[in-house]
Amino acid sequence: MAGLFITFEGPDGAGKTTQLKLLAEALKASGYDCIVTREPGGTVISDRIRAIILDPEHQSMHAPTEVLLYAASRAQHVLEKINPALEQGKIVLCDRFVDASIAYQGYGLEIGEAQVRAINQFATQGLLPHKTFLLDISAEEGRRRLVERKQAEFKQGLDRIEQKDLAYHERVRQGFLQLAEQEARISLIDASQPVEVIHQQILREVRALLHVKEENDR
Ligand SMILES: Nc1ncnc2c1ncn2[C@@H]1O[C@H](COP(=O)(O)OP(=O)(O)O)[C@@H](O)[C@H]1O
Ligand SMILES: Cc1cn([C@H]2C[C@H](O)[C@@H](COP(=O)(O)OP(=O)(O)O)O2)c(=O)[nH]c1=O
Repeated sequence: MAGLFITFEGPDGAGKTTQLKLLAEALKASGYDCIVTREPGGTVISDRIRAIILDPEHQSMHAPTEVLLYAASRAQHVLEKINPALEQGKIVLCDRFVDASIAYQGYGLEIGEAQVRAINQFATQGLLPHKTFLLDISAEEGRRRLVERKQAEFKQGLDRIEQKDLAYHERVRQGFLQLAEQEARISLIDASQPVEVIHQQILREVRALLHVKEENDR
């Protein structure tokens, strides 16, 4: 039985990590075998690439380098972790995937969607999520929440991507909204709603998906 691949996308601070945890807890409580992972990262090699990408000292990193590093980190993640889990029939919940590269590098850095898609097609061998929840929030509110979270975690400073100006983050948001219009697998969610309201909306959709999948697997 093949598994189910679900991703969370949206601007920094939209609430992806919060929702991912709540969904994982709900699914595990219902007896589902699910794993939680994130990009860039998810494996030792991918995490080392992540550190290079996000290092605030790497201000001279060029756009093609950045897009290829995200793709390299993703290739390792897909082959080492995501594909094997899906083959074992697990539910894979992932914080960001290819859509993030299209929004951040394609739209944010203005590399263009087609190039980013082509590079990622090679990196993932065409793997796409079955369902993507796009948590939409304004760049300003996302930034506010991010700073709040960092304070709560006693962390200082923003990473190299977070440090980019609000105009960049607004282009990223518009990129995500464009993707949501193009792709039926993407559910657009108003992330300014309370945490529990968003969680129930996501849980309803995932339960419906699981129901269809279980009928088909019979
Ligand atoms: N719906 C929400 N309303 C208000 N605050 C939220 C909401 N969801 C998350 N937060 C808070 O915003 C901050 C960023 O949330 P997080 O889940 O870490 O976002 P992301 O993973 O998208 O960067 C955290 O401090 C979190 O508690
Ligand atoms: C996966 C991915 C992330 N990113 C960016 C988005 C984030 O700013 C950063 C990852 O940081 P992370 O701390 O994981 O995000 P968050 O703060 O939302 O939890 O990398 C890209 O630019 N392209 C990509 O393909």
